[in-house]
Amino acid sequence: MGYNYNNIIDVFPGNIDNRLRTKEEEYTNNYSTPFPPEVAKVLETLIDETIHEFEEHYYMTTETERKLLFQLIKIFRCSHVLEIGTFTGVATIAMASALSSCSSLSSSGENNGDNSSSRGKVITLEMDPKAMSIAQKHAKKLKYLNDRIDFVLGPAMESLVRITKEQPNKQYDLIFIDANKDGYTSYFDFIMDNHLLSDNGLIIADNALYYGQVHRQAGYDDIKLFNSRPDIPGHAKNIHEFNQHVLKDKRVQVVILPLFDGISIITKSK
Ligand SMILES: C[S@@+](CC[C@H](N)C(=O)[O-])C[C@H]1O[C@@H](n2cnc3c(N)ncnc32)[C@H](O)[C@@H]1O
Repeated sequence: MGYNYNNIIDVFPGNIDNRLRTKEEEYTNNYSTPFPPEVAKVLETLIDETIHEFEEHYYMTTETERKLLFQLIKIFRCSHVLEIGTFTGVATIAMASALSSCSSLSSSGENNGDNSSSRGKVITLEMDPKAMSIAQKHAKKLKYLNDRIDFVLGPAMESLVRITKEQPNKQYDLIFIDANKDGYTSYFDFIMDNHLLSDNGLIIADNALYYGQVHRQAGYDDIKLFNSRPDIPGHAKNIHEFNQHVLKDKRVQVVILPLFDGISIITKSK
């Protein structure tokens, strides 16, 4: 995609914390398979608009992270995807475009409790109407995505409770948690307690290292690499508690990878 990575520190302030490894990411973006051209085109204009409209444009997942989500959906033949935290929809569109050539059944092979089970779908939750309307506007440009994304506006926990009541047997093959660092543990508990994850499904939790500040929470005070960004009060602590909480939960197994801002990959214990 057409970015000048020499200016990326200006474009992505998160980079000062090594959240984004500029040169490495430029390389991984360029040497990872491009998105289908029509998807890449939509993403490019969407990213430009997001940078223009939002000071917090660094909320966006990076290109390589989106490609990872795309690839995971292909590898695990995911049909039913839940995203908590749409923002302007760059990951939503990347994930939905991976579904379009996906298998017609969920990975568990079961009817997933809704009439669209023969088609893949991303349900994405967001509370900011401006971000969501930008996401919708760009997703509409690709006709084949129209019936593959359900945008749900409102506080994520309320939306989760409502959609679970509406479709009590529905399970998801991939759940991307990327909103509200104070809410990760509640989202995770709700997902597990209500059996929202299909047997071979994955939960991907973003920002598992929270700008490197979870290290401090765990007592690694000597780490100097990630120390330039002040903590948003409580976020690093909450993410560290979430990581501890998941590790202790016998229903799941987890691996945290030091990629991007840290991603946690959680599956049901086998
Ligand atoms: C890091 S951004 C998501 C990035 C997005 N997944 C992407 O790939 O670009 C987090 C989003 O979560 C939203 N958010 C924060 N708290 C929320 C809540 N309680 N319910 C729903 N959305 C929330 C924010 O408005 C923000 O757009």
